[in-house]
Amino acid sequence: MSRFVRFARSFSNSSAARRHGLLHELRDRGLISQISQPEDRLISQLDSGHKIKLYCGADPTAHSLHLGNMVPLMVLLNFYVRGHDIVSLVGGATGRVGDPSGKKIERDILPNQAILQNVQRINDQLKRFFENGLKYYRSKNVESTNVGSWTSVDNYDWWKDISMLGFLAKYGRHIRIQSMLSRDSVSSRLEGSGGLGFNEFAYQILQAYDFYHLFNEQNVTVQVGGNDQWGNITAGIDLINRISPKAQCSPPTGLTVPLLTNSAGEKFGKSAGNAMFIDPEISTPFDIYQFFFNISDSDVSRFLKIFTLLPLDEVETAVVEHMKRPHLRNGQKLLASEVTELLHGAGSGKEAQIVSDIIFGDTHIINTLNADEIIRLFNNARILEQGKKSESLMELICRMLKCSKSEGKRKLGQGSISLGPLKKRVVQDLTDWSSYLIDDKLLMLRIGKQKCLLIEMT
Ligand SMILES: Nc1ncnc2c1ncn2[C@@H]1O[C@H](COP(=O)(O)OP(=O)(O)OP(=O)(O)O)[C@@H](O)[C@H]1O
Ligand SMILES: N[C@@H](Cc1ccc(O)cc1)C(=O)O
Repeated sequence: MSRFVRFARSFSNSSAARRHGLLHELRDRGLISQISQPEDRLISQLDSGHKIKLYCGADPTAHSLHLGNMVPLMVLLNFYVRGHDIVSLVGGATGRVGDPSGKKIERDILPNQAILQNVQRINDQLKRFFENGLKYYRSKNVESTNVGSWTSVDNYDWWKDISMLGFLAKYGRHIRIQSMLSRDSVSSRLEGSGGLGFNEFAYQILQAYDFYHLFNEQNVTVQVGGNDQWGNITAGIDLINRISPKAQCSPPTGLTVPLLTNSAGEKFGKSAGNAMFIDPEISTPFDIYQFFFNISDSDVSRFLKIFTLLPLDEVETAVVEHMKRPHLRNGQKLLASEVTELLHGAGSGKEAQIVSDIIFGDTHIINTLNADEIIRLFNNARILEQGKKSESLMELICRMLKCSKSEGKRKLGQGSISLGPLKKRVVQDLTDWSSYLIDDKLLMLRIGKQKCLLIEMT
């Protein structure tokens, strides 16, 4: 090996190299929509190996973060694993006011008790996200010793001590009405018929002050958010530039990610009602796996870059291979398994994949497992059904499909019912299960081509 190649290899593994080019990589991953000026300053800080501190906030307006929220969090994760410090903020204060960004009508505000519960749950989700994200990164990078720090804050902790009088007297003059009116979140609502309450109008001041507070108290210089947050983030930059002497030598920066939309072009999130929540109590690892397994071929490359930490050259190779035989869905399988591992920890992607393979009729995999293992996997996926050996097949079908006896009879007569891993077609009712059960306790019931149920029979 030449000295140059050796140097290049060790440089590419060094922490300076890992920081160097990070913004370019995030751009290539499709994770950057806008960066505030002066962008050069941030680039040169990163190029010189300077450690920076970034934050991203979420309001506790639902009990769980969702995959849309994960996009800006992936930016934080990319910085974190390369040695930068990150702060996640939960808006215990801002959640009581309501962000008008991207909203056509005023939000309903949750009762205080629900907000407090959501703050707790979202904090737990963030902790799990960064802990699992780091383990996921380490599982791929043996040399990853130089990670940053992660802290979590709740903006209620500083807002609870601020009085309106004190705030207006100290900061009021530095917050300019003209700029507030010109922000999209405000101007678009003023143009519409619904108008805007003072709470939502003032929201940007709260988020602006958060950035100022974290800039001053914790040396946070970059705020990350979805593109709908641009106005709130630049409000913070304006405030910091006006009143903080530190801004001269270390200017605040805003970085937004593109908003992930569904096929109808709606922002993927709570308000559009199409959210896939990441809390394991709401979505199992298998749900996450299924979600990504079912995406279209045209989204495979984009989502692999956004939602995983796979190196970009590996993504490219995987996509080329996938497009040669898209019907095998290998691209979706890779994506689904990686995101599941990232969110739910090592081994979870593989387990979800086994469940999926069994459902989609992979007889090889089912033959390698015993009934207890399959029961455990399906139980974890929360899709294990329960049945009684004393039930007849017809009774079982009617119960599982919540259908009438005549409908169940029709299904049987049509030949759409098959039993066991060998998919034996059954056209008549039966009560003797012995030849169909795996290890005398587990029944695989297929109804048509779409439905496959695993039923623990006692
Ligand atoms: N679909 C998305 N794509 C990218 N970023 C998103 C998406 N949805 C939310 N975010 C970002 O996640 C962060 C937290 O968002 P927030 O707590 O407001 O959730 P939300 O789903 O946007 O809520 P709502 O739908 O009620 O507005 C913000 O920076 C926001 O821009
Ligand atoms: N306004 C953000 C959440 C947030 C709240 C406070 C902040 O300081 C930052 C971000 C949103 O609704 O998505």
